[in-house]
Amino acid sequence: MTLDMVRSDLGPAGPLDSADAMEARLREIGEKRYHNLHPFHHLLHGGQLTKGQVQAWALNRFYYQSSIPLKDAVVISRFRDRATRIEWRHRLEDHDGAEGSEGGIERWLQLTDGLGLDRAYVESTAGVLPATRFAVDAYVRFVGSQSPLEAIASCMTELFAPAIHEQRIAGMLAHYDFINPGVMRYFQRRLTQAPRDADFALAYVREHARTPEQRAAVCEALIFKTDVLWVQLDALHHAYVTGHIPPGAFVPEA
Ligand SMILES: O=C(O)c1cc(C(=O)O)c2c(n1)C(=O)C(=O)c1cc(C(=O)O)[nH]c1-2
Repeated sequence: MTLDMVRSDLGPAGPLDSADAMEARLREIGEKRYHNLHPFHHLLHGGQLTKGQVQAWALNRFYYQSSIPLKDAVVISRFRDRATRIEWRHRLEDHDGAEGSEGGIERWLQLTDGLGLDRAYVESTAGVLPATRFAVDAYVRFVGSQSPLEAIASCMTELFAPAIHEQRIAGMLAHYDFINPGVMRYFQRRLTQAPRDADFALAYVREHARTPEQRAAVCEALIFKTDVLWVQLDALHHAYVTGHIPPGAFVPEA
């Protein structure tokens, strides 16, 4: 990887000679590349999708949700440092829950139940788009194969998540009669969970990326992750808005 890889959508990276310069670059990446900008999200939040299209989104997003604990378990496995493992551990519980307490995956299934999807079908992941599977699996592999610093950096899209969650809660409640506050609890909960996670990751990379090369690697990790998110929406749009559903993928009822 070159230090200042040219990106047509981003300004010149500059020297990345400080944590502040790196943070400014990370925020620019979020501003220009986060999936809040994707047309599929504009349709979703603006009430312009049919119930079947919203079902397709929720079904595919389940694959992302259910892979996050696998990803976080891999991140934990990268650290011999006990303090970092302890800090990261709560993410597993946030998503998986624990005995007697529901987690994010259960809350996501309440959303797919509310949309009328069969739980066993959702959990089987049989109907997800191939591109969803490839993108999400690439994220899990990334945190295992890149440096531990890049593994942590890749979750920093969450810095930009609260704004999109707010838009989604308000937009979907306002526009769809099949959406109610009960099924939006997943996003309500993330409004407090995501900032904690993102703030830890940002502080971590600010402290541990000590050279311009390491700071560039952190920025590249965030770019990779914005691609992971973006490509999932490209695939949803192609399949369910343009209408080219790949063989074997979920087909909404007419
Ligand atoms: O709805 C969204 O737009 C959105 C985005 C992201 C993200 O930015 O990766 C996450 C989530 N939601 C989310 O709910 C979540 O649990 C989550 C975990 C992570 C991660 O990379 O560890 N990202 C995200």
